[in-house]
Amino acid sequence: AWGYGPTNGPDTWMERFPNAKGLRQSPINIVTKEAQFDPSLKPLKVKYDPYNSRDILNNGQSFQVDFVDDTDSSTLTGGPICGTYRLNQFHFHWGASDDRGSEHNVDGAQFPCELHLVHWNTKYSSFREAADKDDGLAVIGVFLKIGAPNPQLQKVLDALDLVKTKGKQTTFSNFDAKTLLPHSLDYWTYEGSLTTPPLLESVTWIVLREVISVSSVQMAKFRSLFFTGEGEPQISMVDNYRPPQLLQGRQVRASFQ
Ligand SMILES: COc1cc2c3c(ccc2cc1OS(N)(=O)=O)[C@@H]1CC[C@H](OS(N)(=O)=O)[C@@]1(C)C=C3
Ligand SMILES: [Zn+2]
Repeated sequence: AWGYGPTNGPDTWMERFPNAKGLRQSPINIVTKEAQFDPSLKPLKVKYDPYNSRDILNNGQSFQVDFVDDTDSSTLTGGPICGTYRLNQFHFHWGASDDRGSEHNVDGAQFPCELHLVHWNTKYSSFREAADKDDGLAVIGVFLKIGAPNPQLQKVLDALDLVKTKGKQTTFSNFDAKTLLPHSLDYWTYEGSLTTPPLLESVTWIVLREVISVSSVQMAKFRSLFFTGEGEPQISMVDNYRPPQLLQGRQVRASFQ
C-alpha cells in the first residue's frame, strides 16, 4: 500500500495513481509576490458546531477527527466557493523535526506542521460522491509555527495516546474545530487536488496566511504516533507530507492586498 516510506512514498505514487501526473496537483509552493489580489473574492464564512465532532482515528497515514456531516450544521461558505460545503474531517501533516512537515510552502519555506479541514460540496450526496468532482471538495490549510503551546490543539493531542497505532479510533465529542483557526481568515486560493492517493483533482484549496502556534513539546506528541498497526514492528508517524508539485500555469489568488 502507498505511504511515506522509501519504497512506497510520494515518488512512487504515480505507479498506481495516474492522477499524480495531472495538471492540478497539490500541494504547491505559494510565491506570495505572484499571488494576485482578487477583489471579487468574498470573506470566508466558517460555521462549525462542536456537537458534530464524533471520533479521532489513526488511519495509518495521519490521524483525523471525523465529523457527523448529515446536516448543514458545520459548514464553509463564501470565500472562493459557490454554495455550501460541509466539514467532514480534519487532519494534519508533519515532519520528523521542526524544520519540515507542511505540504504547502510559502516562498520556499516549510512549516513544521499543516492542518487540513476537509469539506465537501452539498450539491453532491456525500464526501465519497463529491471526492472526484471538479468542484467537489474545499480544504482549508492552516500552517503551524513553533511558538507558545496551543491549548486548543492540546485537547486533540491529549487524545492521541488512545490512537497510537493504525486502525485505532476513539470517541472525540464536543470539539469546536473553529478554535484551531487563527484570528485572520485572509487566504490564498487555487485549484488543486487531494495530497494523498487517490490524488483526486477535486479540491479548491484555501490556505490561510496567518499561522497558529504549536510548541516543540506538542510537536513531539504528533511524532509519538505510528504508521504501523498494533503488534507490527513500529514505524514512527513522521514526514507524512507530499512535497510541492508543479504549478502548470495555475493562478494563485489572494483575498487580501
Ligand atoms: C475517495 O474516498 C476516500 C478518500 C479519503 C481520503 C482521505 C481520508 C479518508 C478517505 C476516505 C474515502 O472514502 S470514504 N470513507 O469517503 O468512503 C485523506 C485524508 C488526507 C487527504 O486529505 S488531503 N491531504 O488531500 O486534504 C484525504 C482526505 C484524501 C482522501
Ligand atoms: Zn491533508
